[in-house]
Amino acid sequence: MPEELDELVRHPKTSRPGEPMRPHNMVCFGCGEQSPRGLHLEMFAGEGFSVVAEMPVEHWMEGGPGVIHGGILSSAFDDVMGMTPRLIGPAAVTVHLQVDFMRPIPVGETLHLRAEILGKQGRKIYTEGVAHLGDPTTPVARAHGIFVTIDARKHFAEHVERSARADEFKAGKPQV
Ligand SMILES: CCCCCCCCCCCC(=O)SCCNC(=O)CCNC(=O)[C@H](O)C(C)(C)COP(=O)(O)OP(=O)(O)OC[C@H]1O[C@@H](n2cnc3c(N)ncnc32)[C@H](O)[C@@H]1OP(=O)(O)O
Repeated sequence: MPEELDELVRHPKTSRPGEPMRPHNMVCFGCGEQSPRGLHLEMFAGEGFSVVAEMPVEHWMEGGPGVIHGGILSSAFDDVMGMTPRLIGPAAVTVHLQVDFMRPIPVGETLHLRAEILGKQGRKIYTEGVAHLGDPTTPVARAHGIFVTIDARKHFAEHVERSARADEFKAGKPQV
């Protein structure tokens, strides 16, 4: 992470600590409640520049026998960490995601995820995610990600017609 960082300022309209964060997109694989096969993560603003979520580890998420698939865990981190830019305003997309898998994460447990902004420089937002199974002093995974701010309307303009919600987006409804 660079040494010279911008000041972080909470967006006046973002969720306050304890309040829910709205999905990026109702059909998002991570947080969309209308996603047919998604993680359906419900996220909440945390203290400071953080976002928290809980995810029951279900059988369909299995990778090794009885434990979560690494890609599912990475997706969960990506989405929770990807929500943190909302705390300061702009939409941002992942350009870099690094995950440390520290302990097996068994099916049947509830994964507690917390992501926070470590710093911002220009369009780059540096984030960290931590996951545990109920004891915050014993993390089972940690992630670091870089998100780059975008003009969402322009960024998705040439792809939006492929969305399951293309009609709504084309009709100019809010991009959530
Ligand atoms: C409806 C609402 C939805 C809101 C949308 C929210 C959805 C969130 C969903 C969860 C998150 C996801 O899964 S997002 C999906 C996965 N991600 C993507 O599809 C992104 C694909 N990548 C891109 O489209 C592009 O790389 C962009 C647009 C992000 C950036 O391209 P660009 O605009 O040309 O900018 P560029 O100059 O390349 O990069 C900007 C700065 O970032 C740095 N940078 C770029 N890549 C990297 C990298 N891998 N590692 C380090 N640094 C990097 C550059 O050096 C530069 O630093 P400097 O020179 O300024 O210092």
